[in-house]
Amino acid sequence: MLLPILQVQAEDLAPYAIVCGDPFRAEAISRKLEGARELAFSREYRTFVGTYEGVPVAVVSHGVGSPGAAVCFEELIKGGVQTLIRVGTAGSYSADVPPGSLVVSTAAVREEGLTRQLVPHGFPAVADADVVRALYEAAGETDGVVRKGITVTLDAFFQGVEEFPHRKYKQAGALAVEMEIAALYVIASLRGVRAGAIVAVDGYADADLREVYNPHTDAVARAVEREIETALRAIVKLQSE
Ligand SMILES: O=P(O)(O)O[C@H]1O[C@H](CO)[C@@H](O)[C@H]1O
Ligand SMILES: O=c1cc[nH]c(=O)[nH]1
Repeated sequence: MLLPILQVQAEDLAPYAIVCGDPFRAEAISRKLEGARELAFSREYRTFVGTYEGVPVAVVSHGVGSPGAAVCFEELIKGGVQTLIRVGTAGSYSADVPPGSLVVSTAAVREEGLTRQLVPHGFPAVADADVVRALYEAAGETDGVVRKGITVTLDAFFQGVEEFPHRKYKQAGALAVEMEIAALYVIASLRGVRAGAIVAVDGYADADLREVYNPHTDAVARAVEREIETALRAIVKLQSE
């Protein structure tokens, strides 16, 4: 079965998928796999498969923003993927979670438009508990700060004239903000598969991103490397359970 948007044959996929926004990050992740091969590069969706410590894994980029990412998640699940782990970047809400830290997302605030068109207002966007545990354990085996908690998913990246809701979510205890996790968690719940996410902090959410956003620092590169290793090790842990 050809997945029409990813342009991948479902039979070529794997039960585990690591998903990330950036097609070049997908390629970097694929370099950690044994026997990696690129299946397709269609729109923003770049798909690789290979094995990690003997476990078959797909790596797929989903682009920026929930609507486009949702298409990717839906097609992967239709293609037989059972566990999806997002490896992303995020802005921090707290000096306790400085740039270079990792955050394992236990649940996501649905501050985007996509999931409102899928489920009622009160439906939660929650990670799978086993995936969270495996990610948090695996991250704890690497060097550096790791936290777990609630993240916020927004549609807008650069601010307009409306206030971003950062202050209230920070006060409520959220740790970081990004743009796709709520879509991933809601779609995984709807389709009965497991999902989790880990993000590398690249700055502070309440900064003026038009002025200061720079995800291309050494600290962020090290954190991304660490979260990639974490996701791969988490998959091995989940597979051995
Ligand atoms: O690094 P990725 O996975 O793309 O994640 C974050 O970075 C992008 C914004 O620059 C958004 O996709 C956001 O969710
Ligand atoms: O959505 C995002 C992603 C990375 N960094 C941010 O500040 N926001």
